[in-house]
Amino acid sequence: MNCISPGPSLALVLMSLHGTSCFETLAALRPLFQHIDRHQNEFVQRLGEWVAVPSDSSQPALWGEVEKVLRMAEDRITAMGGKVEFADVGSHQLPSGESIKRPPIILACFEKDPKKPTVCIYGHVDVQPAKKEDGWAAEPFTLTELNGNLYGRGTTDNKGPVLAWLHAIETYQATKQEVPVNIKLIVEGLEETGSDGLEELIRNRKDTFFSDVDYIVISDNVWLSRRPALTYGTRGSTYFFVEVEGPKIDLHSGVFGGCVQEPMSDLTALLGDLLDHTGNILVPGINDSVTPLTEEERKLYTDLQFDVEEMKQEIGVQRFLQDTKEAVLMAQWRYPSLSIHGIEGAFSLPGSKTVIPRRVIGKFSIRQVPKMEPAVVEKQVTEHLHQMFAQRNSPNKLKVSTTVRAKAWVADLKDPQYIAGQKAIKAVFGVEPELIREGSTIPIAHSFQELTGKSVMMLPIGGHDDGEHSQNEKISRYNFIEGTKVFAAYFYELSLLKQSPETN
Ligand SMILES: CC(C)C[C@H](NC(=O)CN)C(=O)O
Repeated sequence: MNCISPGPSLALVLMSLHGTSCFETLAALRPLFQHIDRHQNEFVQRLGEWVAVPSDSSQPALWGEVEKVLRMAEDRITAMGGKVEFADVGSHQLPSGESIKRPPIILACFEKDPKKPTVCIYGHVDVQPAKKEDGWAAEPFTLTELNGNLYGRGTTDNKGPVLAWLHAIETYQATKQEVPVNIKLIVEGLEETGSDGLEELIRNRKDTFFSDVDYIVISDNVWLSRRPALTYGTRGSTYFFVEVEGPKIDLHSGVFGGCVQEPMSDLTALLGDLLDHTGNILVPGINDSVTPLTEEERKLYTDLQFDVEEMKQEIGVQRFLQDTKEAVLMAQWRYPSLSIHGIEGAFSLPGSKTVIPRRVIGKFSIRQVPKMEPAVVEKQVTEHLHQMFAQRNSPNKLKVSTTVRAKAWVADLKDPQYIAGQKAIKAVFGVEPELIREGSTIPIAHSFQELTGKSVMMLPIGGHDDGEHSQNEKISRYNFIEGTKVFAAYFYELSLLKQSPETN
């Protein structure tokens, strides 16, 4: 499995790409890779310490835990000689009206050599909620190693990759090799709830922190198959709350059932008006700005190693809404989708309470693709819901609000940063990466590109079956450790890129 030594064909590729011989590359990388192999238990132990902190950002009550992991990251960065600023990103207003401070964002840098290119690494240390009762085989906040996999909330999304970056820097220092690029880091604690405050921070620091940055790299996603990948696109997201409010108290359904217009009936009807049984979004105009598929784009999908049958088995479904691999991937990456996530206020415990809830909030989100504007999506959906509600002639009150509002991101594949990513992957795994897109959202990717004008690339190290956001989230020890090598090799390959895209 471990492909540290590249074969003869890689030697030729490396020589032809930037004139550095395979032997020089190997000589530079071998001590780093050996160090990473020897210290892997330490690296895994650190991941365990980070996973043990329940930094679930969906609950403001746990933002102290988010800050705790940010402090752990600070300790690692300062131990390596980096400078850390905790940037204040303002406050958040709770539904009660109370205002609480958002977790700060780490802006870090290391000593700068003006001759070297500068890369800014982005990652997050907050996680999705997790409870053992949700169906986890072991405690989600206790790192559990089984059959080569490291299970625990945040192992792949995104504590593992953030630590792998820090371990790659540490490896250069420990082996007394100069880090070949200047490094900056942005580590946040609110990614899972939409990165509130980060966009404004980028805007404010565009001409200071970002002014000397050449490349921005993100490792917050996973491969598509067993083959390593580079990611060139993510979907955006707008998250909706649909509130229906009726009586002033919850009611007995035996007494009032039949004479009261129930908020829950209004809400379920509205949610039913969003999608048809084929997954088609029923909101008028929603597909208007989806770009038509070109023949050239269609071809990109045919070579991808995505095993539809295996994926169906992994997630336990009999069939997908689409029939072919290409159509499934397009549905995930290049078309919008709508998912209904939950209903707040509805009776959800086991047993049979005969209640009519007085107020319920439906929650759903729309994944947007390039050219779809969150503000337009918000307007289209809000108008549709109000129209459907008006047809019901209900005496209840309807309120629609949104959060997240993140745009989709697509990179230019001619960006030379992709050559560095490709060569780093080849140096570690001995294969070319697949070029993939992602159905999920890294809210800040588009803002990085738009506001700073810098090159942005995604270099995932997580496996296709890591189960981000799901029960039993994991990263394999193999991916965690080989991924650390990929990051170390990426610094090296980045330093060899000529600065002008034409010359690469
Ligand atoms: C805005 C969302 C909550 C962001 C979230 N991002 C990731 O999972 C990235 N690994 C998503 O649901 O896509």
